[in-house]
Amino acid sequence: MTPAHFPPTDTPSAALSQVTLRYPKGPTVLNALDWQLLPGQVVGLLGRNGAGKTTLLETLLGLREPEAGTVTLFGQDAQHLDDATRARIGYVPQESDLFEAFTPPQLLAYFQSFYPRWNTAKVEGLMSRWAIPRDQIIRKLSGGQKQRLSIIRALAHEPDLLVLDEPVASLDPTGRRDFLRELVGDVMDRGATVVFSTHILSDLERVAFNVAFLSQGRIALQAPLDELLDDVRAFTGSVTELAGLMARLGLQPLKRTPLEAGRERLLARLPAGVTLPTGLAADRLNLDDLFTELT
Ligand SMILES: Nc1ncnc2c1ncn2[C@@H]1O[C@H](COP(=O)(O)OP(=O)(O)OP(=O)(O)O)[C@@H](O)[C@H]1O
Repeated sequence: MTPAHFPPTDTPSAALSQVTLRYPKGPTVLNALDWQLLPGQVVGLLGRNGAGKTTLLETLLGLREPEAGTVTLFGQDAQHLDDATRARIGYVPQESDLFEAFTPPQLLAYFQSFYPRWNTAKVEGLMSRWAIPRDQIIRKLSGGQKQRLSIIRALAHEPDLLVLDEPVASLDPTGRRDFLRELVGDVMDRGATVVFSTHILSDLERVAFNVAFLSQGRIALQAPLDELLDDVRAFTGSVTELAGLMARLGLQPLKRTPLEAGRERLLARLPAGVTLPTGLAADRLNLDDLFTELT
C-alpha cells in the first residue's frame, strides 16, 4: 500500500552504519551493526531478553553514543539534531518517564507546548477510548493506563519516526488490539516509520509488515513477515548435498546446525519457483520457530 501524504524521499528515517556499543565493564551489545528504517515501514524488533533491543533503540535515538559507527535520523547526526528534526521523532520508553505529580491533561498540555504539530482530536479520542482518568495524578494510574498515556503522548505530535520499546507489555488484549490498529492507521495515513520491540509474537502477526531479528549484536535478518513465512525453509540433509544445493541456487544460509553422521540442518530463504531435488526435506517455519532459530 502506498502512503497517502508522504513526500517522496530516499532519505532513511533512521540509518545505523557499523555501530558498535559496549557498556563499561560490560558486554559488547551492538557489534558493527547496520540497519535502515525507511519511510512508511512498520518494523517489529525481535530479540531474546538481554539481546540489546533497548540499547539499540536508545542508540538509534541518539540517547547513547556508540563507540564506533554512525547513526543518522532523517539524514542528520543523531547526536546533533536540530529542533525541527527532533520534533519529528516520538519515543515510548520501556520504563514510564511521565511526570508522576501531573494529571494526564496537565502532562499533555506541557508536552504540547514543545511541538509545532499536535493532533488534539486524536488525543481526545484516545483519552476517551482508553478511559484514562483525567483528574487522577499519574502516580495513581495503573501500569497499563500509564503505558497508554505514554503512547498517546507519543502519537499526539504525529511523529514521522515513532520508536516504542515494548509498548504493549502491560496492555490487556483489547488495549493491544486498539493500540496496534491506531499505529497502523497512523503509518498508512502519513507514511511514518514505526519501530517497536516486543515479545508478543501474535501481535507482530497482526501488524508488523517487517520483522527485524537482533542477534549477537547485529540485525541478523529484516524482511516483510509474510515473505519470511513463505520463503524461509529448514533443510535437512548431508553437509555435502546441502553445500551443493546452496551453491547451485546461490543461497546464503541464515543458520547451520550440525547433526550426527555428516548431516546438518540449514536455514535459508528459498526463492519462489525453485524445484528441489526429490527426497530433500525443506520445512516451512512459523513465527515462533523463526524467533527461536534467528535470535
Ligand atoms: N546501563 C547498563 N550498564 C551495563 N550493562 C547494561 C546496561 N544496560 C543494559 N546492559 C546490558 O546490556 C545487554 C543488553 O541489554 P538491553 O536492555 O539492551 O537488552 P534487551 O534486549 O532490551 O532486553 P529485554 O528484552 O530483557 O528488555 C544486557 O546484557 C544488559 O545486562
